[in-house]
Amino acid sequence: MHRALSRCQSAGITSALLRNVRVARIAGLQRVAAAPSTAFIPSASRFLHIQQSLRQTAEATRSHEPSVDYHGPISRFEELGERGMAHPAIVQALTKQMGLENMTDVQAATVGKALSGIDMAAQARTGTGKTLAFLVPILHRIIEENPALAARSSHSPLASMDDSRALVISPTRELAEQIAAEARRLTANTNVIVQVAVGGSNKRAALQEMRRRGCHILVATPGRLTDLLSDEYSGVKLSKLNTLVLDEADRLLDDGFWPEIMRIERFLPQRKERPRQTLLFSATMPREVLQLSRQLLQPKHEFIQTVNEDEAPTHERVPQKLVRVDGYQNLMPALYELLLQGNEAAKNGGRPLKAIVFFNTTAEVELGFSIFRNLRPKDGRSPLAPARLFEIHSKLSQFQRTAASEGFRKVESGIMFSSDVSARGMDFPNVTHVIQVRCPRSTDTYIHRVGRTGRAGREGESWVITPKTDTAIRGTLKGLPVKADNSLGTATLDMKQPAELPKLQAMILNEIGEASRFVGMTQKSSVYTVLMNISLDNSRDMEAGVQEIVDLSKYGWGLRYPPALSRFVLGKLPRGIDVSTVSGPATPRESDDRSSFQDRRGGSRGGFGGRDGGSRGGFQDRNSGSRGGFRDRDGGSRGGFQDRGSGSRGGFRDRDGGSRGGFQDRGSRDFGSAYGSRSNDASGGFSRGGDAGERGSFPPRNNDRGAYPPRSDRRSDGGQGRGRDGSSGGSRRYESGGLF
Ligand SMILES: Nc1ncnc2c1ncn2[C@@H]1O[C@H](COP(=O)(O)OP(=O)(O)OP(=O)(O)O)[C@@H](O)[C@H]1O
Repeated sequence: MHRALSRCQSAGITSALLRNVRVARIAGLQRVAAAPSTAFIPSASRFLHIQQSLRQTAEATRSHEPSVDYHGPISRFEELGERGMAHPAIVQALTKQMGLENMTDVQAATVGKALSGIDMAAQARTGTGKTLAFLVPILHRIIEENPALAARSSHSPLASMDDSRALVISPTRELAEQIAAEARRLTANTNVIVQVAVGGSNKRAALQEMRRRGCHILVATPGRLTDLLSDEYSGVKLSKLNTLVLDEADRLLDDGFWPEIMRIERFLPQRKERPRQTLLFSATMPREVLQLSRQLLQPKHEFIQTVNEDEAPTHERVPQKLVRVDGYQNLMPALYELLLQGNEAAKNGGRPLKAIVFFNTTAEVELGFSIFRNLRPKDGRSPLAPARLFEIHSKLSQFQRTAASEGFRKVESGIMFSSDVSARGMDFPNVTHVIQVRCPRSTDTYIHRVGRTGRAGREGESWVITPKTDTAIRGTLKGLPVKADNSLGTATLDMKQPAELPKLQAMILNEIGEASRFVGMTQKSSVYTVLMNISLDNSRDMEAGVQEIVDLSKYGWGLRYPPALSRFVLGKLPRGIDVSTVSGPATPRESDDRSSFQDRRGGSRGGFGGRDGGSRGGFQDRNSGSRGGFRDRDGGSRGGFQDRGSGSRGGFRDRDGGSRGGFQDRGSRDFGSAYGSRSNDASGGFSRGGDAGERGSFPPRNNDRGAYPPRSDRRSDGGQGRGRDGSSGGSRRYESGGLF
């Protein structure tokens, strides 16, 4: 892969090499003039020169002077060896093992200087190789102090726990693991030991490993590191530390992490006792952060920017699009349409779809993932196959998070539903799409998220899908090359009105509507509360803002009554709003939750469409009188979720029409709704949760009949797929209709 990268780099990155390198003067900083390159050293004398350089630099370190003279800009890794700036072992690892030839802008601008020992804060675009920019100087200093570590040998003395020379702090666990993996690649042919200390992992096992093998480079997250350093029995000491790196420095220096970073700093050796180099890296460096960073950097430090202030901080080769959707209820259909487009493009010779879908909150990630995971299977596979689905957020265990992130890294085609845990630093190969649902929290968040695609010279697309009423988006995207996009048909549909739709749109609305219903109330309720809170905190027109969220519950999730809100949220409601229209009665018991899709009056109701819930289907075929949901214009499918080929009008049918599978027994006389029949005949529709299989169930009992995902998954939230004949019968609070 690296070879491929360096090839594409020659085309893309190298051409831009040094173009925008800029050393800024900020108060108290030195401007460094680019010195001309030193003379080329013939290869025969190179090693001698390096040895001499290493000796000199070791002395220099002892006298607290920079270890290597800055030799001016360099653009190839080979030059580090040719000029005696880095040990041959490092150059060999970079060029031979990792297959890298040319440096990126940020590497060219920082590696030489960092090797000279100065402190620096560096800002460069995402995916341009900042990790190696700090790992190379780290490794050089370690080998410089102990040249015996340069070669891999079983004879070299074992490291001890307090041998750590470099500490790299990362804001997230996954990023720490990724940095450690890159460091291990770089040090593969040396005796330098890399260790990781991250929260959520087994502390005792990590300590045992450190005791057994020792540590030279420690990569850690702030929480676990503080824990280890303040635990006197852990044995972790950083008394020999000579390099401190903060990756994603602006994040680590913001309010959330700053106190912890300061606490960690107090555990490090005093600078006058042991000179230390501090390196701060990020794609974004707000001014306030730079001010704060001075508390960590020596007075004589540099700020290096490889992006001019008048240039966009994102990559030109990543087109950035903004889709304004009609309402919150259009978000998932528009997302589905976009993902289908991506798969279609792959089928027509494009790159396999590999998308990260970012949401602002964990609740939204969970709901989004659940909806897409519950899409009706086609031929026993997800309609988004071959793309595999993943979710990642902070509510998952570390084991699940690592599995998701490793799984997504490896697949050729996949969709990862993610919170901001993977917004920064993560280097997933070949990501084709970054999609942000709703306005990101800040411009910096937007930049980092977009940076998950278009890395190391590759192509990618960026999309933001947000309601048209979102006023914050303009400020967030100000000055960025974002273009409005109107290509998604489902984005602008008025889902509150019945309509006759093109085939694709009808299919999308039906499938998303159906999948949404499979998802339990707990997840919907969390998202409802989150969005209502945001709306009440931010909306200028509060009534309209509140109504938008109520509409989501009604037209997006098909709920007759909105989920219940806490007193805290209700307390924020402006006067004049009828509470009963915004909050359902008390939180449902599980049994209520299960039957949340029942129709109170036994009549089928709205889902998507049916303003008052009384209509018999949202976007139905006007002429046919069908009661099915979103019909396509050609009059193809009649039932909400019925099998296309089937004559039946109701519900899910098994494709092969077997009486055991599918969503409705073929023989059933109920032509009613997908979810619960209109009549009280319990034989059809999405019914019979308790005794599924008697006449029909979905997913089918027998998984090999095409259930997707497996049944256990589907019912994980309490079997909410019960029909109105479900055990608790009668009227239900969270009801919605059956006909779409
Ligand atoms: N000189 C180079 N030539 C080609 N590829 C490189 C080079 N340096 C690094 N890479 C590769 O580029 C990819 C991105 O690197 P890296 O993750 O360090 O980027 P970054 O700048 O830290 O990104 P972010 O801002 O998102 O944290 C990695 O796969 C890395 O191996």
